Amino acid sequence: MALLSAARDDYKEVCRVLRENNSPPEVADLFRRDPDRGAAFSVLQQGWMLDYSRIPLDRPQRDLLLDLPRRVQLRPAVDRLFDGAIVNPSEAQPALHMQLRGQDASPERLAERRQMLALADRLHSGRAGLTDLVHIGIGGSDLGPRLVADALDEDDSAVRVHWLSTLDGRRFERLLRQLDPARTGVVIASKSFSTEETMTQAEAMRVWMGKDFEAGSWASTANVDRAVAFGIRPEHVLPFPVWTGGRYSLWSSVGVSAGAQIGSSRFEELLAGAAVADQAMQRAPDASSLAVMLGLMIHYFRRELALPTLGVVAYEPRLALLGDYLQQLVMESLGKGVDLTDQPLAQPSVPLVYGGRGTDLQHSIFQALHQGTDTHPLLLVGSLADSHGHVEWQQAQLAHLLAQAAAFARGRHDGAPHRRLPGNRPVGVLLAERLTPEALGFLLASFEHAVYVLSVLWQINAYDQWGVEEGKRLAAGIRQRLANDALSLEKLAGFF
Ligand SMILES: O=P(O)(O)OC[C@H]1O[C@](O)(CO)[C@@H](O)[C@@H]1O
Repeated sequence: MALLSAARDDYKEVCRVLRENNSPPEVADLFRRDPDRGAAFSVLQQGWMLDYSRIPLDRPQRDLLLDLPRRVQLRPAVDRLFDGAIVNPSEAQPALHMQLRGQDASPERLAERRQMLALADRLHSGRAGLTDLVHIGIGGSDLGPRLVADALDEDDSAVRVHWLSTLDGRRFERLLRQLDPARTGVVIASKSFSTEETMTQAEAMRVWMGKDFEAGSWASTANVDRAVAFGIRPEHVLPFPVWTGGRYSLWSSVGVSAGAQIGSSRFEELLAGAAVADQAMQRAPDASSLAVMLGLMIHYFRRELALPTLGVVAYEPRLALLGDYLQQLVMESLGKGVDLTDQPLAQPSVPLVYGGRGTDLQHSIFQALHQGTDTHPLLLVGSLADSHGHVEWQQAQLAHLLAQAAAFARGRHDGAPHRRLPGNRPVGVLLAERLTPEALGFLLASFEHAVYVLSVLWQINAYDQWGVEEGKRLAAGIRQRLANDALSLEKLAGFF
């Protein structure tokens, strides 16, 4: 412990030096002075490249940043994570979601995986006899599987998969009008099997499906008893362990609807890619790793440059939902105000993460990002290969990505003031050779590990979410009060 706190004092000193050095250098100057900057300020791993050369960071600062994993003793912290130590002290839980994708998992985990993949295969191939599958889930029980289904869909599934998360009566009714209960399946994905939005829609589906509900419904959950009590056949319950955090549950049976969309073999490739990221993290938790570099980059944006946002901009259209997925993963995990010993944080924690499709955002928010008075760092994500025969469209996407990266970093310094761009706006560029299932699995697991790296740097619990729980508790009480009262706008003014 003494060793750890000595290391932490040393780490704090490095952070202080980084910050104090920090009237950030001009990226354009750095490129002029250092022709090898692109190669030196990038990391390549498993078909991905993270290029952080357009971030205002000179070589001495970069060397300090890259040394942080050693200074905070990241390696023993990673060992503790993989060994199943309690990394979520407020709920006395380990975080072993890596076991959900590893080949060396326990027989119980492998049996759960086989059950899930077998169902995904029956649905995808049409052997289940269904035309439609409705996935009901929210937060981690929605964002990961929906991203994977969207990214890896090859239009070859026998079922159309529909995703229901927020309570939206109009959307729900519209969907039901297109469906035949005898040919529709429903997956109720909820770790707790008690989330209001999910259970309300599950109940409505149960009523609508009537006699077909029993044969056509499945539950992905860590709460088997509740699922059975709800009316799911015990053999239709796809269980997963309680130590699986909601936002880390894509790899569990929560992924079954994504599997139904993309097929079990692609889903297995996704898991295999994620397992490669786990092995890489265990082998070398240092700056040679994509995960660690992503963590260090976010740390630099947030703590050293004191920038409160992070935009995740997809120039690979298959990754349109990456920003939404990362919003939960990063913000629910790192959105904390106290450290592991319950002391208030002296430095800021999580950035506000948002995202969307690159060229759509170019026509909406990019004006403000280029010329507005605040600086907002970005991560631009693309890929080199096209999988749908529109080679030129893919090249156009890449050209836009590189043009935006140049404009943000270089700026424009001639012409009238209203034509000028200040530049020096920090941009990371993340490129895949090709977005295969393995590459996506590797990327998502790497982001999970990046979040862990940040939690070690910032000494916070990345696996609880008490703020969200408080909102749920209050909403339950308020709902009761609203139900007893006739609603009017006047009565709701100042409701406290
Ligand atoms: O899977 P459940 O239990 O329905 O929870 C849904 C989501 O709610 C949260 O607990 C809070 O948003 C997430 O962590 C989780 O992914």
